[in-house]
Amino acid sequence: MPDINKKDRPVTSVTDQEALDFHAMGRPGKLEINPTKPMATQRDLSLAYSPGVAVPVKAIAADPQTAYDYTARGNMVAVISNGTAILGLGNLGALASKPVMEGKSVLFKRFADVDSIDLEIETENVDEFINCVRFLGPSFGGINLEDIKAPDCFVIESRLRELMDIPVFHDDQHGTAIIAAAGLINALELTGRDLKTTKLVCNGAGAAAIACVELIKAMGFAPENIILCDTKGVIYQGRTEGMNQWKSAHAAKTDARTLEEAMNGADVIFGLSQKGAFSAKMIRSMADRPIIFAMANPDPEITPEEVARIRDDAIMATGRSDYPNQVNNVLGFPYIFRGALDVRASTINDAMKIAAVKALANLAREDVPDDVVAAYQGNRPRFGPQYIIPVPFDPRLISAIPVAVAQAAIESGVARKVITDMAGYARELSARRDPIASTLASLYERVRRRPKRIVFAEAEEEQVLRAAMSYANQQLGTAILLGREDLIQATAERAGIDLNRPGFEIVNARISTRVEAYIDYLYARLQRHGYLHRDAQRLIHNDRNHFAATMVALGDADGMVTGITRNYSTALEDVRRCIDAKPGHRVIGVSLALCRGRTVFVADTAVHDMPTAEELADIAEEAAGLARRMGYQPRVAMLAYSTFGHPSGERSERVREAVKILDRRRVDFEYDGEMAADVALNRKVMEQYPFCRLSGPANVLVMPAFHSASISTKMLQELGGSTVIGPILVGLDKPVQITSMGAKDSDIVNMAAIAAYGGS
Ligand SMILES: NC(=O)C1=CN([C@@H]2O[C@H](COP(=O)(O)OP(=O)(O)OC[C@H]3O[C@@H](n4cnc5c(N)ncnc54)[C@H](OP(=O)(O)O)[C@@H]3O)[C@@H](O)[C@H]2O)C=CC1
Ligand SMILES: CC(=O)C(=O)O
Ligand SMILES: [Mg+2]
Repeated sequence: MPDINKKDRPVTSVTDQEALDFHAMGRPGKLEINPTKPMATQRDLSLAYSPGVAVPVKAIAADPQTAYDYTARGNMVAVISNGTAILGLGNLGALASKPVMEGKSVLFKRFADVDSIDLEIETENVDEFINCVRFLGPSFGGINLEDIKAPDCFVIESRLRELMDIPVFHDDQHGTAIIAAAGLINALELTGRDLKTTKLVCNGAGAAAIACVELIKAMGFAPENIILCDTKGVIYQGRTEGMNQWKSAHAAKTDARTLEEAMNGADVIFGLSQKGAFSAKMIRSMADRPIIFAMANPDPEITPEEVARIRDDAIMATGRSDYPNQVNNVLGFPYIFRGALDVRASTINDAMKIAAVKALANLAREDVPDDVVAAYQGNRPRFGPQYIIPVPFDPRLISAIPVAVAQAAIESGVARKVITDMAGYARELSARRDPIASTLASLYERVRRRPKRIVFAEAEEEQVLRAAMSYANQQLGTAILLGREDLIQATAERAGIDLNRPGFEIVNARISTRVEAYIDYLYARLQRHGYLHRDAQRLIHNDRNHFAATMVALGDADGMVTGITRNYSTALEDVRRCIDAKPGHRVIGVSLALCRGRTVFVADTAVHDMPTAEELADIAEEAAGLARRMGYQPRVAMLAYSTFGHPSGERSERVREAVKILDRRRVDFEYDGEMAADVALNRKVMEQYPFCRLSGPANVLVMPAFHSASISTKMLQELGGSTVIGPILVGLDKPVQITSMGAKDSDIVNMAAIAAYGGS
């Protein structure tokens, strides 16, 4: 195995405080529930509730299948736990499991657009647990059991499968088994081994381990070549201590009694036990080109670094995202349920699981297309020892796995709805993916490959320091902290941030050796605009925005982020005194509004109050350029209150004129207008104007004026539940980003990354 180079690893490490802050920020926890129908008028209420609701009630009573048409059931999965085996942390109780279960629910949504709710059940009594869950069937399209200890989980799952007519799936068993089996198939292929003669040891004999062993036996692994171990050592035929029927079913005929003896000469080791369970001696004693899956979470049985020190011929996988080859059930459960729900499967059977295994294994062997490279930290992986399984952010998973699962459900007769056009289904699945996540991932990755020095102009503020810490921790570059060292240190101490490590540089404007050069630069720029030398002196000495922007202008930093302590337009004026527009460009602000899987760029949300037609055309060009740089094919709508001349008015006239200017400039992107926002965004409404030149709903909206741009994005954010990033400043000669006052640390670090990206 090649050296595990820390620089090659995605940086996902977070501090304890960051993890707590993340969960506490805004609305505590990670989930909320939103209605999908309007609830505004008396009529809406009459339809949604009494009397209208009685109609679907009667329809469902007459035909239960119609519940999939009239309620959220068909896209809703419950994540249910009693907290008796939370990751590898043990039995910490139902309540403590809630962060993990909320996490699984949001992963369902994020990766496969499955709605999910977590239910924590406070009982360790198997019958009580079963009784609680069995009656929940009508509410859900599927049940995902999580982190329930063995052997209780086996009884719970099999009884619930009998009692319920929807899929009941214990993720730690089958999710893990599916991913491990896919990784194993590929590792066997790479090491030239045959399934039937390979010798495997599995350490752990709980939920995950038993399911893994059962699945690989079902796939053709020879039972006599598998040895299972637990805390008491090898599970051999005749052993009585610490046994149960599930362990007995896999008891081996062997003289080996300890894990160490079992691992001697083994081809494959699965770790589904606990941190640190594998020693150097055990790893050394394995066969040539051993396959080591150390899957315990959060810490593996042995780390890839430790293995690399012992031998260089191993294929190594862990359950973690910060090493290559992450064998983790997150690659499975969202997509397996997606496929099962889409055909209204009554269960998830072996055929569906094996279909998922094959789809996953095959995906890792395929070439990684350009638009997927970002998910791989910018490196194009090639099927091999360091890449035996796709990564969770691989956008191909959403179409590949559900299609295979749905097809297998149909063929094995457990589907209650048949999909005939599988290619169309695959396209629909891809459309469920929100492109912004991969856009941001790719942006971060590009910065990580060419780290940048970003000056955080307001480093005495706590949320700015937190953002700077995150910037440095994510290896995006050096965070230059501008401010008085004693104040920055005091804030850092209060916030529990350790600045005494690489990635930070403190710059104090009062004692910087660069002050004179900065004053000269600023004075040269401003002397013919009414500024005296002492005005330039005052600005550099006393004003952090001028100091920071001048640092960037003179190349002492690659970019800058500011905006927490001063309103946007003031901060922009400060910056503009020091930095010009890029030649041939116009400085504008573009906001990214992300809503329900859709991303639109809105411009100009920062600079031009009442743009002229010429300026509107420039804004369209700048915004389309940003959209293109972020991986979108721009479709620009020039917005107004009117559509193609009706009703007429002076403001709309200006927008129409801007379209003519774009015509004259022969720009190389789609644009049209003037049009109202619903025409721009709604395909059906747009169809009423068959001459419209846009090939689909617009993704870049050029607003007729600053007030409409600002009002609409803020309304989207407050009322429409959109996430708004920006305004992102474009058109400046050097990368500077300004956050809104009161921005959170996560917003600030996004803007710092965008500034760094702009400079790459
Ligand atoms: N990567 C992934 O996707 C997943 C990883 N896991 C990880 O697998 C581990 C087990 O989870 P799960 O099966 O749900 O838990 P269970 O509680 O059901 O089973 C734990 C098993 O591990 C055994 N065990 C514990 N410590 C040791 C040890 N030092 N040596 C040998 N055996 C040991 C136990 O032995 P005994 O029977 O004697 O008590 C038991 O058989 C956890 O670390 C979990 O994070 C789980 C699911 C998914
Ligand atoms: C990944 C997971 O589900 C576990 O470690 O329990
Ligand atoms: Mg789990």
